[in-house]
Amino acid sequence: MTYQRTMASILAMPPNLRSVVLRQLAASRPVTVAAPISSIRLFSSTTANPARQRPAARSTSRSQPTQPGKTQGKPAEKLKAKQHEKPKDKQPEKPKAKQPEKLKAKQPETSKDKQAEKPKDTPKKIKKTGPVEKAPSSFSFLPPPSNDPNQRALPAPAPTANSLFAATHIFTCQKPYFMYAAPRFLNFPVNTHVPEVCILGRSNVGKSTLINALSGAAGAAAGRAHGLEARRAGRAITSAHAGSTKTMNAYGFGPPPKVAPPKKEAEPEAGESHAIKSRSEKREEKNKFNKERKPTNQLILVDMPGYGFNSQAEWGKEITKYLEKRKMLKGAVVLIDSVAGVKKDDRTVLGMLRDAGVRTTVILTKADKIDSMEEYRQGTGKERKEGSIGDMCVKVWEELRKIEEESLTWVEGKGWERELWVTGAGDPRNAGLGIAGARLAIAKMAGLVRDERALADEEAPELGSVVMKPAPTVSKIIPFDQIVWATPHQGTAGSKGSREKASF
Ligand SMILES: Nc1nc2c(ncn2[C@@H]2O[C@H](COP(=O)(O)OP(=O)(O)OP(=O)(O)O)[C@@H](O)[C@H]2O)c(=O)[nH]1
Ligand SMILES: [Mg+2]
Repeated sequence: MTYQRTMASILAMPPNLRSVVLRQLAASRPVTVAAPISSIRLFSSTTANPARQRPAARSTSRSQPTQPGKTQGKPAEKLKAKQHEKPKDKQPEKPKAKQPEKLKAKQPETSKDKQAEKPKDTPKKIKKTGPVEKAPSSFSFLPPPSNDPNQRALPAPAPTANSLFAATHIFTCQKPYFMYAAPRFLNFPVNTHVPEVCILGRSNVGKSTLINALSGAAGAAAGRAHGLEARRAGRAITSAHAGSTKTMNAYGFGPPPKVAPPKKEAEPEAGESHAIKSRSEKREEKNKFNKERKPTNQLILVDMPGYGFNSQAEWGKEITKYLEKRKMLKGAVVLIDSVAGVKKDDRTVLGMLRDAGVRTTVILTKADKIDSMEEYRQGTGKERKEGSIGDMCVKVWEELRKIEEESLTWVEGKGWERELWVTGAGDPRNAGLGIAGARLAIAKMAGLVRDERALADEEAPELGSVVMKPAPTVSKIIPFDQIVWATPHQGTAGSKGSREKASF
């Protein structure tokens, strides 16, 4: 109130006196008096003036009227302090602490330390692993002559590079193709052109692993193919548990064979009434032809479910049908475990092959579980329990000779191959032990590759020929190149009720 009264009295003064009084007041009380006056002037005089930019000044003057020195001094001090701090604290830190350390630490590491590390590490690695022994890619044994007193298995002469190369090319020129899985014989698609070889053996003997190794999968990878990824890559699924393969799975190898386009049947001449076919006959013929698809590969391998432990009850029936009726079956590969040897189930299956007249080759698997490579080659390596791999071969020949006694056609060198092939398909240390040899054995049986070795008592089949199994009716040689795609299927697969009797 006093303030308003003084102001009113000042305003009532004459203008000359008023200005003098105001100057004196301003000199004596600079802040407390001047501030309210300026504010009054501002609010009264401004209409559209953007004087709101100044409330900070007003607020400071109003809120801290009693400490003018502090309000003015503080920001100034802070600014000064900040300006001085920055250059002092940061600039000297960079060159001293960070940059030189990094440079010193990095540059010499890349150039000098790495060079210095190499010679230190390499000898350590060599010491740990030792020199890697190269596994023989082909490894097989032949029976001794009957007059040999020792009766020891003879290491077979190595196949020629040409034959090994030709066989390897079929299996590795392109990735394998998983064609189909047939739970029963009736599920097999018709095949009248592509040679087929089936892989038989007890559960867990290494059938699927061998198929993978044939296509070029290295050691551990061949024995550890699981899931969809393996399936997409055309690999056979493997497992350490017996009974993993439950259907008859077909894998295609090599490029599609060159086959002639289907030939059109000659038009029946006028007057030849017997040449005219009914509609139903024509439809049936057409269906028969359509059943067979164009071949996708040069060779088909059929991975069979294992027999013995954990095998399927239906196995015997379906496999017997396949062995007896499959038209393009050129042979069977029976796998026998190098350590376990020939078991009762193996004898039964060899008997089935004999009865069906299917050409048979025996391959010993898991040979890496027996002794060293050098002893393998010599046939003298001692197996953990029973003997060397050579001794195992002798036992296998004895078994085969017993089984052949009941047959006239399925005999040594004709029904079954004398040469026993040794492999270690799933060996993680020596990938590919005997695999090239196994490829040759299979391709030879399929009639796709000629074995160029001059085996004393066995005639090598001609290149590109297919030796038909010694079945009672068919026993002729059909050159593969002469196989004509258009040949209509002769079986009775299409007719109702007779499918069981049909050969595909
Ligand atoms: N060390 C070694 N292990 C092998 C070899 N071959 C296969 N194996 C292993 O034996 C196990 C069985 O292999 P598979 O190929 O699945 O056997 P399979 O005969 O197909 O078995 P089923 O499908 O059950 O009939 C896997 O764990 C493989 O890694 C081999 O040559 N050496
Ligand atoms: Mg299997």
